[in-house]
Parts: sequence; structure tokens; C-alpha cells
Amino acid sequence: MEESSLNSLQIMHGRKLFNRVFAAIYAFAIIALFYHHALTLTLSIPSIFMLISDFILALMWFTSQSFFMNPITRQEFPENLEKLVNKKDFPAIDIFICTADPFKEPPLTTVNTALSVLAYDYPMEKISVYVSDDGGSKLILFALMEAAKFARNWLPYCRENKIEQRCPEEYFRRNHTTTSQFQIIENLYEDMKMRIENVVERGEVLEEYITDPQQREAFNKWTKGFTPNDHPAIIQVLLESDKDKDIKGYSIPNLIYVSREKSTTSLHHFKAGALNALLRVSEAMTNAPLLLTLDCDMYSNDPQTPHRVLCYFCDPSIKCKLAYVQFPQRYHGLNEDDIYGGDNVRTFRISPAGLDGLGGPDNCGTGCFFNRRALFGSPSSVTSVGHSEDSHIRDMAISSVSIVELACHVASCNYEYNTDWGTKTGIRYGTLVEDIYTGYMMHCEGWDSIFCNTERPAFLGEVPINLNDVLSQVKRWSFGHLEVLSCKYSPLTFGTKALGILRANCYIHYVLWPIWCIPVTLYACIPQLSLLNNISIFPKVFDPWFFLYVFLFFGAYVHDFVQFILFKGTIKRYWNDQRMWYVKALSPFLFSSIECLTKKLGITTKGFNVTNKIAGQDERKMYDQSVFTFEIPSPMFVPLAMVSIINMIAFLRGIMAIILRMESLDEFFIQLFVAGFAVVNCLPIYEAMLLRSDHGRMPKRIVISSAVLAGVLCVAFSLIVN
Ligand SMILES: O=c1ccn([C@@H]2O[C@H](COP(=O)(O)OP(=O)(O)O[C@H]3O[C@H](CO)[C@@H](O)[C@H](O)[C@H]3O)[C@@H](O)[C@H]2O)c(=O)[nH]1
Ligand SMILES: [Mn+2]
Repeated sequence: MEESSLNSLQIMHGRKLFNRVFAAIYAFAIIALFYHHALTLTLSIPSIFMLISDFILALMWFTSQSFFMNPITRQEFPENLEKLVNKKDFPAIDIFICTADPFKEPPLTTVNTALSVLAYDYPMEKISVYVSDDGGSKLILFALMEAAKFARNWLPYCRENKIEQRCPEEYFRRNHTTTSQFQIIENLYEDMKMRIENVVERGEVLEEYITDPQQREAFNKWTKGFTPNDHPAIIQVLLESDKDKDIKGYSIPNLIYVSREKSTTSLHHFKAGALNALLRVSEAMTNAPLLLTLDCDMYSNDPQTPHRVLCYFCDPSIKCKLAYVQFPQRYHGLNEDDIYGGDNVRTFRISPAGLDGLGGPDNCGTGCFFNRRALFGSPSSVTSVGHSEDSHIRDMAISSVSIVELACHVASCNYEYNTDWGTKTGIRYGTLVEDIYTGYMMHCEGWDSIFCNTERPAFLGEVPINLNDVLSQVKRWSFGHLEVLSCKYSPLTFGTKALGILRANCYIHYVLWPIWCIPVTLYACIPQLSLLNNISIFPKVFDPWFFLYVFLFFGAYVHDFVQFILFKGTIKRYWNDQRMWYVKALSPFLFSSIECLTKKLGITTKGFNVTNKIAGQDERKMYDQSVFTFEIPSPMFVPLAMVSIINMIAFLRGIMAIILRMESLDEFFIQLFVAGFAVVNCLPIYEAMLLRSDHGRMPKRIVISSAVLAGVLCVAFSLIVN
């Protein structure tokens, strides 16, 4: 490695060899499994269903292997940056923060995220923060006005004291000193927090809080008839680098509030639409070559992150084809054993790291630094960005009337009509997982990307902390995946041609995600129902074929476990994560597949259900104690409860047969094992159904309907097979 390089890439040869050899052996085992199916296939329900399950499992295994074919690690050397690039030549960065609903996403959270990036360790005049408010809420505007005031104190404080944690809420939660400077800044923060929370609680900006005529003028834009879904574009420059200074007299970044125009008669494309509006607004105002997209809850946890990113964007051998640098989604406030698998190690770390070795990770919507040009065409296309770049407009202040007018114009809801926005330009429309789809389409155009998995998380966000929120989020994601699967540019067809089978496989694996519901549901029911009817469907113990099943099961589990541990998981977290994987397959995957069908038939449409980022105290307490909450009578709990009942009955029945009738275990061992494994996984569900009396127990309605449905299924199955 050169002494003053900016980054390095290493192939992990050992892992690569191991993964490939293991994949080859496992592939043989799968072939043998199908041979066994062929030998034993009958026209009975269990036999056919197990064949279908195994076929889908094999397909999922095959597509997942691409992630392991070329494991790499990267390192950045930000300390070399200033040796190679003049600080004056650092590119400007436009930072986009999205929020949509002040009651699900507390304005204080958005404020903290904004402050954490305003305080980046970077030339101040090169940073612009745009907050998109899709809820068109005065409360957010008010909160950001407060943030703008506080920033004038906060930024110099961080700089002078070399503070590492620049998200104020986190900083004050973790630090307590008695220096006067600390106390002053803490009081300012607490004051701001109190005012924001007050305003949110009342749902109204108090007169006494409005201090100057400019503010009043801004709030006057909320006229009668203004609703979140129907209002003009509102753009408000809250901090202006050229004019405003911090309390020490140094320059300060731009901070701009943007609420794009909404009307009930046009499509808005949710977050994708919001980001595209920001792309245009920022183009009119600052037009920075680099962009950072953030969800409102993802605060920056490391002020050096932009330097790290420049290690790639300033590397001449990489930058021409580099579309984005993606940081993993990491979270704060997970409980110790992560009961809901909120960390999503596989989705947000293992898989992107795997894709990184093949040309670049997927985009995950937040914590992603984009090359602006990449959103406007392929690497070779000449269409340069920025119609405003060379015009006189560059010289005007961003708060000048004509710039704000232009910005409002590009944020209007008819602006995109008959243009390439959402198809060839900007964030792509047509799916609820606009992030994956956009990254995928960029790769198809020939762009690369880089995964930057740092030791200290660059960003930290919130996880949903009750089961219903978790399942709703997963349902939205898996619905989005199905939309990508069935679109014109599906990875199955278009993707394999554009990316080659190895790389396309990863995306195919992503978009096929919801079909896990088929094998998991079948494995959760068929062996058990067969056991209840005395039908043996797997090889006997010590039959040579038995060992094939053992190898396939444990091989997959151990490989998965090792990956998880290599990415800093713990055993308990692994256990919870694999449990959540069944839960997801049995419920949200199933529901989203059904919803996707009804949508295709034109019966329903589906919106973006924003994840709740506010937790009640009860809820938080239960989460911190690692107990599941089922309190909402959600239909999504029904399949879970049904499956747990069926497995319990089958398991008990199997054990009884052995004890009472001295039947040998031989024939039914695997079936009993599968049922037993499910029972252990379902322990929290039994508890919630029968043993608990707190808020989080499962509602009676759900328990009873699940029990009835489980009974019906058992009877129906035995009628069919006998
Ligand atoms: O109409 C909308 C809906 C949502 N959002 C914003 O989108 C972000 C993500 O929404 P959230 O409810 O937190 O969804 P998550 O499931 O947590 O988000 C993950 O999944 C999304 C795709 O479903 C990606 O866009 C996100 O980046 C990724 O973090 C939030 O900042 C919202 O404010 C909007 O701006 N407009
Ligand atoms: Mn989120």
C-alpha cells in the first residue's frame, strides 16, 4: 500500500475459499435431496408440499450464495486527505433530511439529526442542510427555527471542545460536567427542548414564542384550508451561510426548510417524491456535487464522516464511476438481546458487505452519500447536472426572492408531469422500497458503489419497539420488494442481462424475500399435521438419507450463525434474530404477498405507513425488559398464534405416543424435531396467549380466532389425507 493512499481494499482469501468450497458441497447435498424426493415422490399432499418447499429453499439458497463469493474489507485513511486535497477544494455537500409526520416522528428528533450534521467537522460554508417536511407542519418549521438559533451556540461549542458526539440529545444524556460553559449550553438546549415539546403537545405554535416579524410571516403561510395533503410549496431559509454567523463570528452552514406542494389530485410518491423535490430545490440553491440522504431519526454519530467519504470521492481511480457510498443502518436503544431482531444484521451489514465485493452495495435510503451526477444518467452520459450552474443565478443569495420563487416552482406537484423524474432521473418511483430499486437501477446503468462499515457507527437511528410496528415495517418492505420483482426492470429478467447472473442474484434474493413465506409456512404445518395423522414424511433415524437432512439443516444454520458472529452478533441475538425470521415469514411476508395480489387485481392500493418513532412509557419498559408486546389486536398475529398451537399439539402428541404407547421414535424423529424446534421458538407466544396478564398479552379475540382456525386446519387436513 502506498504511504499516502486514501483507501485500501483487501480480498479475504481465506473466507472466500471456505465459502466457495462449502457452497460446492452444499450444492451437491441439495442435488441429492432432490434425488431423494424423486425416489419417494407420491401424489399425496405432504409429499408434494415438501417438494415445493424444498424447491423454494434451494432457490433462496442459490441466490444467496452470491453474497459470499467475494468477501472484501475496506479501510479509509482520512488522515491523508489534506496531504492530497487542498481543503479549499473539498466538495460542497447538500444534506437531505426527510420527515413526514410530526406525531409519529417527534420534531425534536428531526432537530437533533439536523444539528448533528450541521456540526460536521467540515468547512461550514460547504454544508447545506435541507429538511423535507412531507407533513407540511408548522410544528416542524418552529422546531427548526429553534434549532437554527441553538446551532449558533452549539457549533462553536463542539468545535472548540472537540466534541465527538454532536447530536445534542445524546451528548447531554451521556455527559454531565459542571464547567460553566457546559452548563450554559445545556440550559440553552433544555430551553429549546421545552419550547419544542410544548408546542408539539399543544399542536399549535404559541404566540409568545414568535419573536420576530419574519417568523410570523412564515407561519402566516398556513392559511385556512391548509392541510398536510393539500397546500402550496413552502420554502424557508433559516440559516444562510453568506449572511449568518455563529456567536463567535464564524460562518455557519445553510439550513433550509422545504415542504413541497401537495394536492389531493396528484401522485406524490412518498419519500422518493420528497427526495426528488429536494434534489431540484437544492440544485436551484446550492447545487453541491455530493449529497447525503438521511431519515429524520438517523443522527450523525461521527463528525469525521464526510472526510471518510472523500477518501473515495477524491480517489481518481474510483470516482468516475462511483455513484454512492453507503453506510450501514445502525441503531441506538436496542435492548440487550435485540428481541425483535431490529439490528437487521443480515439486511444491513452482511448482504451489503457481500455485494461490495461484486461492484457495490444496495442503497438503503439513509446514511448514503451520493454523487449528484449519478442521479441524472449513466456514468458515460454527457448530460451534466445543473442548468443553474453557469447562469447568473449562482451569484444570488439563496434567500433572494427570485431563488426562493424558483425553488418553489421546482417543488410544485405538477413539475414532474411528463418528465423523466422517477423513471430515468432522480430517485426511482414505482415501489415502496425506492432505495433498493434506485441503487439497483444505478448499478444497471453502470455505476458502482461502496460500502463503508466503520467501527464507530457513522449514523444511528431508531428501531420500532413493539411487535406490531416491526411487522408493519417488514410488510411495507416486502410489499416493495414484490413491486420490484414484478416491474419492467425486474432483476430476474432485466437485471440478469445488465448485471450478470452473479450480481443480479443478490438483487433477485432481495426481491424474492417475501416468498420465504411459502416454505416456512409449509414446514410449520405439514410435518406437524402429518405427525398428528401418523404419516411419516422424512427418512428414519440411521437411514443414510437421514444424515442428508441433518447436514442440510445444520449446515445452513451453522453457516448463517458464523456470518452473524463475524458481524459482531452474540449468541442470544442470533437466537432472537432467527426467531424473528420465522415470525416475519409467517406473517408480514404472507400478508404482503396477499396484498400484492389484491393490488394487481386492482382491489386495493398501498401507501407508505410511516414507522412510529414515539414510544409510550409502558411500551419502552416492556421492550427494555425483553418481553414481546401483542397488545394491538392485529390480524398479523393470527398466523403466528395458529402455528404455535398446531406445533404444540403435534409435539405433545408425539411425545405422548412415545411415552404411553412405547412407539419408537424412529419414523417420526425429524417431524418431532421440527415441531419441538418451533415450540421452543414460540415460547413467548404461548406466554402471551396464556400466562400473562399485562398490557402486552395477546388479545382474547386473536387467541380464540387462531385456536378455531388451527382446529379447522387440523380437521381439514385429516379429512384430505385419510
Ligand atoms: O411520504 C413519506 C413517507 C416517509 N417519508 C420519510 O421516509 C423516511 C423513512 O420512513 P420510516 O417510516 O422511518 O421507514 P423505515 O422502514 O424505517 O425506512 C427504511 O425503509 C424505507 C423504504 O421503505 C427507506 O426509504 C428508508 O430510508 C429506510 O430507513 C422517514 O424519514 C420519513 O419521514 C417521507 O418523507 N415521505
Ligand atoms: Mn425509519
